[in-house]
Amino acid sequence: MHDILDLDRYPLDRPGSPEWTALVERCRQELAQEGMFNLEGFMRPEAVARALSQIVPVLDASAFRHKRSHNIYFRKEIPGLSPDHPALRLFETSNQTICADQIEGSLPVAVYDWPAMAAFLAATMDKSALYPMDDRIACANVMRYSEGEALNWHFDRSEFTTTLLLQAPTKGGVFEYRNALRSDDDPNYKGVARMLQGEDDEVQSMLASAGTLNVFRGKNTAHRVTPVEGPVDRVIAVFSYYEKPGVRFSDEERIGFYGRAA
Ligand SMILES: O=C(O)CCC(=O)C(=O)O
Ligand SMILES: [Fe+2]
Repeated sequence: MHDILDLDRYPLDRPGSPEWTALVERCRQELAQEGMFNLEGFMRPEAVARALSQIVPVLDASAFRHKRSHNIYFRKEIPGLSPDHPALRLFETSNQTICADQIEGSLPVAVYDWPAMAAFLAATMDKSALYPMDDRIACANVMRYSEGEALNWHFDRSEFTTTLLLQAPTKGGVFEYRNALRSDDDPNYKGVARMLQGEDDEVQSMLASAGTLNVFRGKNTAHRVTPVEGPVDRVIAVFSYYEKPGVRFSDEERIGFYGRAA
């Protein structure tokens, strides 16, 4: 892992050491204050280049090109909301996705499966443990956004989402987010509708560099990626961990997100 990740700067391999504890503490504070944290240069530049050389050919040959119209919930209906409620406004999304089962043995998948990764993330989130999914389609994905492609406003299924940026575009492809727009107890449909109408001044944006690990509270933080402009694609690995072992998506969710159930 030393060749892949900058473990001198981010000592994930030394759980419980003073350096590890200090890093966890910093991440905890940022999560509490900002709803996210970033570890810049987490994957070494040579490893990022190697990861891209493993992954881009698979994206070219067999990515699921995902073009669709969806609401912020990625669900057809929400009990209690009429279909024309402004919180259910539809947006267009288009990007390309491959799944862990198509890139087994690649560097991002090795990072996802590394037990020290889940242990570190659990500590930053004050959880006793986090587990990889028991679903080699949904557990780790790589998404590519080419010119004009985007991922529109949504909430995630998992409480936290972890991403590793492999290639940053020269223009566009900005990650925008609205921290804590809803909570587990309050869906805040009015606030959701207001934000979707562009009337929420707490929307923030983040531009990361390749190799950056980002963790954010995606379940209740609305977020999107704006359309990429220009010839350089945005390429990002997305990791999902859960508090319980054995989590799998339903066939319907897998078909919705990845175009196949198995
Ligand atoms: O591409 C990104 O930065 C975000 C990805 C994301 O939000 C997701 O996969 O749910
Ligand atoms: Fe997301």
